[in-house]
Amino acid sequence: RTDLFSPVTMGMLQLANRIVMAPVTRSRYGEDGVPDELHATYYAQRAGAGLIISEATNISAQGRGYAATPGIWSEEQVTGWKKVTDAVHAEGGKIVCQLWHVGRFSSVELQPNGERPVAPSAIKAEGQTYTVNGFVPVSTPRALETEEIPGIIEQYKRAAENALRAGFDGVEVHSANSYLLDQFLRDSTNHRTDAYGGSIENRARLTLEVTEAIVGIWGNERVGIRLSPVTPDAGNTPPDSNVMAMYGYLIQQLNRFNLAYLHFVEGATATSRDVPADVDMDALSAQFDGPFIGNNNYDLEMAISRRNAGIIDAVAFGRLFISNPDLVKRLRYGAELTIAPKEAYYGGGAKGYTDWPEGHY
Ligand SMILES: C=C(C(=O)O)c1ccccc1
Repeated sequence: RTDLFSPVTMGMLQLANRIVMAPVTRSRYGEDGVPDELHATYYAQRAGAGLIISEATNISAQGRGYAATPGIWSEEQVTGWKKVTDAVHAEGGKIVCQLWHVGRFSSVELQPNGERPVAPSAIKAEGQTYTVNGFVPVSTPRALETEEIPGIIEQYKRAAENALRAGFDGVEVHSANSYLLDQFLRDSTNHRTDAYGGSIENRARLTLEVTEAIVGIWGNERVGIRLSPVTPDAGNTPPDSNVMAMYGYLIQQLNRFNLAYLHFVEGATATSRDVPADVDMDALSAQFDGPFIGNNNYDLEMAISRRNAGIIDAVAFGRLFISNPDLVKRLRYGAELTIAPKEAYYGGGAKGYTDWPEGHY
C-alpha cells in the first residue's frame, strides 16, 4: 500500500503525486545558457512528475562553473525558460527552478573577464570542469570580501525575480553538493574570520540570508531548499567536521521560514547512500518541521517503505527520469524501467535526451 501516487500539497505547491523529478544536469545548452524548444520538449515529456525541479541553473555569469549549463540572469534566458514552463503547464505539470552559484568549482576559462572564481576562502577544489574545449582543472578561487556578500545576495534575488517572470511555480535554493552555499556551511572550505565564518551560526548565515531574500520575493510557500550533508562532490570536498551540529542548526533555523519543502541528497550524490559513522541522516531530516523530499539511489520499494515509515513525504528520482519520461506511470503500473547509459547523461542534443520512448503497461 502506498500514497506515493496520490496528490500532496507542499506549501502552495499542489502536486498530483509524491514522485519528484530531481535536478539533473544534462549540459545541453549553448554558451549563452538559453533554453529553447528542445529543452521545453524534454521537460514537458516529464510533466507526469508531481513536481519537476529544474536542472541546476546559474544565477549569474559568476555563478557558472561548467560549459553548456543554463542560466537565469539574462532576458534571453528568461524568455527561453518561459517556453519550458508553458510547455510543462500545458501538460498539467509543476516546475520549480533550482538556483545555483557554483562558488569555487569553476575555471578562469568560464568566468567573466577570465577572473578567478569566488568562494568563502581561497581553497582550491580537486578535479576538473568542462569548457567548450574540453576538460580543464578548476581554478584556485579568491575569497569574497565581506562587502561583496550583499552583491551575492542580490544575484540570488535577481535570479528569483527572473524565475517568477519565467513562469516557474517556485524555486529551490541550491545549498548542496559543495557549491557556493555549501562551501560556506562546511568548515573544510570556509576559513573566514568575519561574520560569515568560524562558528556554526556564522557559516549558516549566507544560506539563511539568501533563503530569506528569496522568500521575500516568492513567499515562503513556493520556496524549497536542497542540502547534502555528506556528499564529497563537487570537487571531492571534505564534509563539515560536525555534520549533525552544522546541518542540525541550519535546519532548526530554516524552520522559521515555513518553506514548501526541504530536499536532501541522502549520502554521496548518485553514488552511495553510505554516511560516516557519526552521521544519522534521518535524525537530521526529522528536525525539519515541513515536507521532506528524500533523494539518492531510491527504488520504488525503498520509497514506499520510507514513506510508510514517515521518513519522507516525497521521493526524488534523477537518473530514472532521464530514460523514463513517464516514470510515474511505469512505477505505478509496474512497467519495465529503462536504464540510461552514462554516455547519455551529459552533452549533445536530442539523442539520449528527448528520444526515450514511453513504456508499455
Ligand atoms: C549541479 C550539479 C549538482 O548539484 O551536483 C551537477 C553539476 C554537474 C554534473 C552533475 C551535477
